Amino acid sequence: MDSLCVVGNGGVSSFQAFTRLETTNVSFRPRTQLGFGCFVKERCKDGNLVIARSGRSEVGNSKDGNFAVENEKEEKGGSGGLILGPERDASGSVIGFNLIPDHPGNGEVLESQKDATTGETEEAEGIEREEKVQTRVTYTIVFVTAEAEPYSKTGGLGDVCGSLPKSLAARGHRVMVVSPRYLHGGLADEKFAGATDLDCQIKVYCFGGEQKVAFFHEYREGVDWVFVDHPSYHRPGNPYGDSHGAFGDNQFRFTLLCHAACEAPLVLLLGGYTYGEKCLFLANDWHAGLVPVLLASKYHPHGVYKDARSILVIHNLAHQGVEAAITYKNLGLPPEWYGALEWVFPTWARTHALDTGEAVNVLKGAIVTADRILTVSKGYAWEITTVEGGYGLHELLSSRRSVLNGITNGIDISEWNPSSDKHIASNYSEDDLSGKVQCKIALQKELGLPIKPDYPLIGFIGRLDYQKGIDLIRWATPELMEDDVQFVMLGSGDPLYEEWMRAAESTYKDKFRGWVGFNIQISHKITAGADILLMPSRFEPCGLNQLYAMRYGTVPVVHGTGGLRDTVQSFDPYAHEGLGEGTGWIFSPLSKESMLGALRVAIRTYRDHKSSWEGIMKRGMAKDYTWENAAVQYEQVFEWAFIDPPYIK
Ligand SMILES: Nc1ncnc2c1ncn2[C@@H]1O[C@H](COP(=O)(O)OP(=O)(O)O[C@H]2O[C@H](CO)[C@@H](O)[C@H](O)[C@H]2O)[C@@H](O)[C@H]1O
Repeated sequence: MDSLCVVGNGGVSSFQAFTRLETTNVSFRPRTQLGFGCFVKERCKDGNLVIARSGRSEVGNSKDGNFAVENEKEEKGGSGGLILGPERDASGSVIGFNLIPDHPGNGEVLESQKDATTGETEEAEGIEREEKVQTRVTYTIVFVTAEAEPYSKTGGLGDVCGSLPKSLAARGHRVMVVSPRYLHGGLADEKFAGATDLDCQIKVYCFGGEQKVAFFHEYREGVDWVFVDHPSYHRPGNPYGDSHGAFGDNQFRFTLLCHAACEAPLVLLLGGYTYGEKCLFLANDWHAGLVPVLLASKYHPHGVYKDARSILVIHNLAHQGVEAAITYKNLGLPPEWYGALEWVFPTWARTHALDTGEAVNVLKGAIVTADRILTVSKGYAWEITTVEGGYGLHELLSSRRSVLNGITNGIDISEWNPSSDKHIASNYSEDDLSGKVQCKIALQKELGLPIKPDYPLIGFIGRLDYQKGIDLIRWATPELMEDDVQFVMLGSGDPLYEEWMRAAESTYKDKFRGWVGFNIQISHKITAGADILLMPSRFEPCGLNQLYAMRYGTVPVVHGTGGLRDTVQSFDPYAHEGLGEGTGWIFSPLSKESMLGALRVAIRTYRDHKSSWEGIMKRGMAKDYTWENAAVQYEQVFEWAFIDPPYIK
């Protein structure tokens, strides 16, 4: 089974009007000043640990381990504070600590500190209380991911791991994101310029040898961004492959990531403290799937991470990290844990008579060892427990249904906001939509399409992949092009479809444009300039483009699956005494006819029922899909994770 999501990188555009340089705006918040003492575990090279300069300056500490520390509020003259309550094991070593920040709006004084593991409430000493405020539990969170925007992104995983950590940090949690330090030898490498070498090397024992990995670090927007450095991450292409396909050593590269991520909370001094053992690992997709397996098999037997918890976050079940069974010995896991990853393909899926179908499946290993499992929408959480959506793992996932939840992704509104988006020709908002047509005209100009503000402009953005229903678009395009519409596609991936997009552009010169490549700036321009966003995904764990589209007043037409069905509501013109309701159109079944049917209704509404159209746009723009919302739900799942004992002791 193909274990990788391979996306073509920097493909050649068939129209040159666009600028190819991606720009990403990174805004910096004032840094919180913390006063961390020194907590050292002798694991780094030469026994020396370097305290990372993470922008936090020490302003106070006390020997009993409780720290009253100034925060940004004090910088502004406020009276707020932060309590740090280190938690110690029997030997007195700090194994973790909780922060309770003084949030604006939460009142001036902290009330109490609640132990995340036991749920008990302990009084925070030495703090005067003037009024009661809501108790807030904070967690020490370690994201492990193959991509995190703005450093690396090929799809939605990068969006989520680039923005959810910031939201959680803003809510007072201590958050680290561990991902590889990819250097592709191009302009994109500049994204890592702000990350400094922590001068901390560890040895990872896997693949029959000893690998040295180093750590780089940047403290940005309240988050410790940690980059694992190894020569295997330095090569042209994208995180997973290049124009020749997936890299052959991806199992090795992501095994390194997982081992390094498990060590990071123990060995890296960030702001003066390690993260300690009592942390919550969020292992994203198969690339991070060895993390819960390592915690259970390598650390727990030695009493390490006994108070930690792990949550597997599934963004896409179709990619599972499956390799030949013989590779198990390379993973640095104890031999007796083979069963956790063991995977036998059914007879029909075997390639020849002698093929025993034996394999190792990293995602399966994570499913059977993680404390909890999350997916990125409620609908998908159910779908993966069915034969149709479970990709062979439905029975296992069903067996863990009691700890399986779905939380719909949010969107980063500092990045995706039509009223402040720097990539688009004209800013606009729900109250003043006039800029939207300017964005459309600018897009038509830029692409060399006839300037037709009244023509419905349909957009598609995404990986050119079976998942995204790109084959359906291909079959439907000739019929769609008979209508007075324009269609703009941005995507990369399967070379067959990249070629088709180029060909369609020359066939339908006045109506079709296909940008082959990965370009964030163009994705914003299409999201703002299009009237309709088409997403005929075969399955869609959540989908972000429909959320971006709604925020930009671009009406989604989507297949009724997973997160698309959860987030788009079909337009009903008769609801609310004719005022209408709904934010787009959902079609089902997944067929050319039903997709074209939905598109035609959307096009007719756009042309002939302007006020209904505006209602659909505005209802979409008013939807709250911010990360704030999702982060609160994540916190609930974190709480459940610590209420239960570890799944594997
Ligand atoms: N050629 C291109 N140029 C520029 N930008 C491009 C691009 N192609 C894609 N993108 C961007 O990549 C992201 C794609 O996100 P999606 O959620 O739609 O899909 P993806 O399948 O990658 O993610 C998986 O993980 C996410 C996150 O959980 C789930 O929402 C989703 O359902 C699941 O399949 C969007 O930000 C999109 O704009």
